[in-house]
Amino acid sequence: MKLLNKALLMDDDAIRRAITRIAHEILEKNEGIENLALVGIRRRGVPLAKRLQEKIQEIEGTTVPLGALDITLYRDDLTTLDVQPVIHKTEVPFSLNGKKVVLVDDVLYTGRTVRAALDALIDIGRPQVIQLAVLIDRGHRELPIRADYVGKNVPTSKREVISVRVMEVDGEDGVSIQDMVD
Ligand SMILES: O=P(O)(O)OC[C@H]1O[C@H](OP(=O)(O)OP(=O)(O)O)[C@H](O)[C@@H]1O
Ligand SMILES: O=c1cc[nH]c(=O)[nH]1
Repeated sequence: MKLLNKALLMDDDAIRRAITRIAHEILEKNEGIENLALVGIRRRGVPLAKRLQEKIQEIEGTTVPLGALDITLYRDDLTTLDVQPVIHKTEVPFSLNGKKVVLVDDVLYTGRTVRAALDALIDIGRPQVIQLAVLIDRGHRELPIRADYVGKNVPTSKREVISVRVMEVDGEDGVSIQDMVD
């Protein structure tokens, strides 16, 4: 199976503007930064959460806590994976109790990653509320999960793949849609 690039959906400017808008939406919905915390899902959710933290700092003059979640051990397909999963670190260096946590990921598709992230979070503490921010919502949910903040809604077919690239992981910023071909 090969992936063929079909179209560029977002360039670096579009990603930057989406992050700026989402930062404002988070502040509006939560009426400021009180008890707010950001938790990125590894891998690309983490740099996106960091960018939101920086933007919120720019707007409000205060740094909100930032954490990183590895959901590998919480995946619902863990027992069926062919290869030994690589476990990265979960780093949430603050108490989640009573926090308004904004989970951050790059793509929302079936919702299974977010389901796993909710389990992982709730094992660490008891947030007051958990919200979800994603750069791309491509539809095809298999669980009753929705995002509170969306960079871009992209209607897709299941034969398509969304590729999100971020500078911190991939050396460039961009979002493309690709076709799966046999
Ligand atoms: O809603 P879902 O169906 O769970 O899909 C969304 C997830 O899929 C991707 O991760 P992937 O498992 O491809 O790993 P990667 O981020 O390391 O590429 C993406 O980063 C999301 O976390
Ligand atoms: O198309 C998709 C689906 C899940 N995760 C991605 O990164 N892209």
